[in-house]
Amino acid sequence: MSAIASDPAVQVHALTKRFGAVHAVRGVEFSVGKGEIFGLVGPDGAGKTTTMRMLAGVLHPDAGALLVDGVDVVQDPEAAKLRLSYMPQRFGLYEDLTIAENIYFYAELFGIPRKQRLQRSKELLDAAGLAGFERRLAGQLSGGMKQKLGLVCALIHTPRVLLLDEPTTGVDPVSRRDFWAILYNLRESGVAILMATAYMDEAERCSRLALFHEGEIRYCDTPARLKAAMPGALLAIVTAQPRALRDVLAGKPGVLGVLLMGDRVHVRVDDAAQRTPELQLLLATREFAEARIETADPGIEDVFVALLGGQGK
Ligand SMILES: Nc1ncnc2c1ncn2[C@@H]1O[C@H](COP(=O)(O)OP(=O)(O)OP(=O)(O)O)[C@@H](O)[C@H]1O
Repeated sequence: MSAIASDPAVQVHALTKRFGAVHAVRGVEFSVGKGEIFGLVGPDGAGKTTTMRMLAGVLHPDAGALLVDGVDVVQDPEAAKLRLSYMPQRFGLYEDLTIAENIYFYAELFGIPRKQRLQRSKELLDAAGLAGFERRLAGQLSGGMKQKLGLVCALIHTPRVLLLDEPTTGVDPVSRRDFWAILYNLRESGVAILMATAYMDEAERCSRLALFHEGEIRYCDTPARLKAAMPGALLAIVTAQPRALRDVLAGKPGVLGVLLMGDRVHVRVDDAAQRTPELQLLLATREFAEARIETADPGIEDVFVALLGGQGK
């Protein structure tokens, strides 16, 4: 497990948080390097948001230490907040203010001088594809534009650490592309980015991923190394009846896991050479004579489900 970064901007040690009987975060350890995009993935309720809220200094941990750019978040939250920016799932935009007014509000909050604010907001609005819309009310923006405005506001004070909680959920592909272009630029300039995401294509783009489950990080590594760690081999079966096929395959000898991927069924088997002819026979004798078996490269979703023992979805 590679949970330690060489030049860390974020360090988290033995982080723990309970809500009554719910152990939301237990003993979480990781660090994020400057210029890294660190992905937090895992099922709903796994502890990703709670971890981010503690890092942002808006939730007090029960135990553990959090350092942002060397500053202790618990001991000195005000100093830490100047170094980071947190974009929660519902970012606080003022819907009855315009784009320009929202940016002005966040710039004032962080005491950004006017000249710097104007220059920075111009750069960010250009990058976000929002230039020309400055006078539009935030409440009248599309979902994707709102998320990009949230990012612009979060970046107005040039943070060293950016915390993003599912920032592109419900965002159209074009806006997501703008969003990622901004993230790549930030990475180039050495910003450490932590991002919780439910999109596996986004997870693939992260430098490293932490797989959360039941309040713990179960695995932490680069997407490539996580894929290499996936037990078994992957086959893809193309069929007109993927759901029916999934039900037939589950629990068959040598089948370690079955995952629906659109019109394909991803089947993880212990031994591809042995199981492919067996599966071919099975398909031919059941109502799946038209189905085709191919070898497949695992995606992060396959890895995720395999490593979390099928409890990941
Ligand atoms: N303020 C709270 N009070 C009580 N329980 C909470 C609170 N915040 C989170 N929890 C619980 O802590 C656990 C972890 O939640 P958390 O929101 O961190 O998960 P998550 O991985 O971010 O999932 P999601 O993607 O659904 O937000 C869940 O069981 C959740 O119900």
